[in-house]
Amino acid sequence: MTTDIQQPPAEFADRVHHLEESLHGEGVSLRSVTKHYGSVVAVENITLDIPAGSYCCLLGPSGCGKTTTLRMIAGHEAITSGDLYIGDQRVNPLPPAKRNTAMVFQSYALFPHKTVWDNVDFGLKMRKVALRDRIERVDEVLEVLGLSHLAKRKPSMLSGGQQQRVALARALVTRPNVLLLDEPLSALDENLRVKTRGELRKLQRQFKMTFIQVTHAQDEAFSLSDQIVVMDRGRIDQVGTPQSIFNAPVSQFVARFTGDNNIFSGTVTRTEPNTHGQIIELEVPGLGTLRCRGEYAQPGTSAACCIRSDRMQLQLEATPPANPSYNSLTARISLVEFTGYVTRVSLIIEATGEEILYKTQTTDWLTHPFQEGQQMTLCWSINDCIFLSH
Ligand SMILES: Nc1ncnc2c1ncn2[C@@H]1O[C@H](COP(=O)(O)OP(=O)(O)OP(=O)(O)O)[C@@H](O)[C@H]1O
Repeated sequence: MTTDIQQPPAEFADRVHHLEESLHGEGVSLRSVTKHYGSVVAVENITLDIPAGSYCCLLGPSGCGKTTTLRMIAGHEAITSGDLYIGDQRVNPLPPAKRNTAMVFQSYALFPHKTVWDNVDFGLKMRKVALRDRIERVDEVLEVLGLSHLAKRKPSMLSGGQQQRVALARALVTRPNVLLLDEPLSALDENLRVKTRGELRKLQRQFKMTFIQVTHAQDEAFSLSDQIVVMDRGRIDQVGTPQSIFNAPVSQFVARFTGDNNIFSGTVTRTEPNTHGQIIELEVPGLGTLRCRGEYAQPGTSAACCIRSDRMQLQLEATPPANPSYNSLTARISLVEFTGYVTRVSLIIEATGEEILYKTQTTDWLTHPFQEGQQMTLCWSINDCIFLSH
């Protein structure tokens, strides 16, 4: 029996190519941007460069100023002070329609009484684009996003994922230089969220547009971004690639928000150079001396260090081995949780009463399982232990 492998029709490839040609990303720069709502400081003195053609996620908890930042870029909120550039152009005085950005909203904001085709057409009609061009552009974007067969349906006759794609089509059809996405995946269930996340990333790579997305979900930011901007109380705490933020958080807030890090607060007692930079000693109440790597820190200052829960070793030893390259402490297992690929083990440090988390692959755990209630030693290399200045 032979199987016909269906090639996409040549017209489809032409349309994709045509759309690729008509889209391009611009960089976005914020210079000392501040936003006040009366006495509320929503965004405080933000300076940020988002490269053209990159995927940037603004990540942070509720109320940290992510949406306000996105809305200022779109022009839906006036800036209290500072400057905003899209490409080389200072856009502070420009209304949203003149900025060549498009927004995808959390709720999709589709018109319920209009068909998919009319929803996608709406922005072009408002811009008074000629009918012939509108037909061509709407058909093109619907086809590229796999929505042509749904063109005559109303939004209520679509799944959540399809509605999301219509919202994207409606934004892309206007050929923006910057696409702004406000929690675009939050209305989808977990499986669809992961699938749609991959589609968004592919789309951004294919069309090399600038995507700026607001999210409070760390996994979403890690999987999508070229650049993550971690925000806390109206300010930027850290900007970097997902890998740099995951491996080297600069603050307790980032360490807590972006991963299962164990954090220890204390006082700096000593700083000495080694091959990896500086080794900093912290005196941690109840635990004694912990050593970590970081920049120079002044003895006497309050600071902290963190260790990722998957970078520790768990051993059944009453007395921690003395090794100057490792930190160690003793703790008792309080809970073992099987979560699939990973097993999470919570332990209580008896000296302080604090909880500490250890994570390991389930296959490794099953070769050496320990029991709740057992007294253990946790060790970790000082090179994996990160200094946090604030
Ligand atoms: N129109 C407004 N009037 C007054 N205060 C506002 C207004 N919009 C936002 N704020 C305040 O500004 C701060 C930042 O809000 P923003 O919506 O930007 O945060 P967010 O990080 O996007 O939060 P969320 O994830 O909950 O949307 C919050 O303290 C919020 O209450």
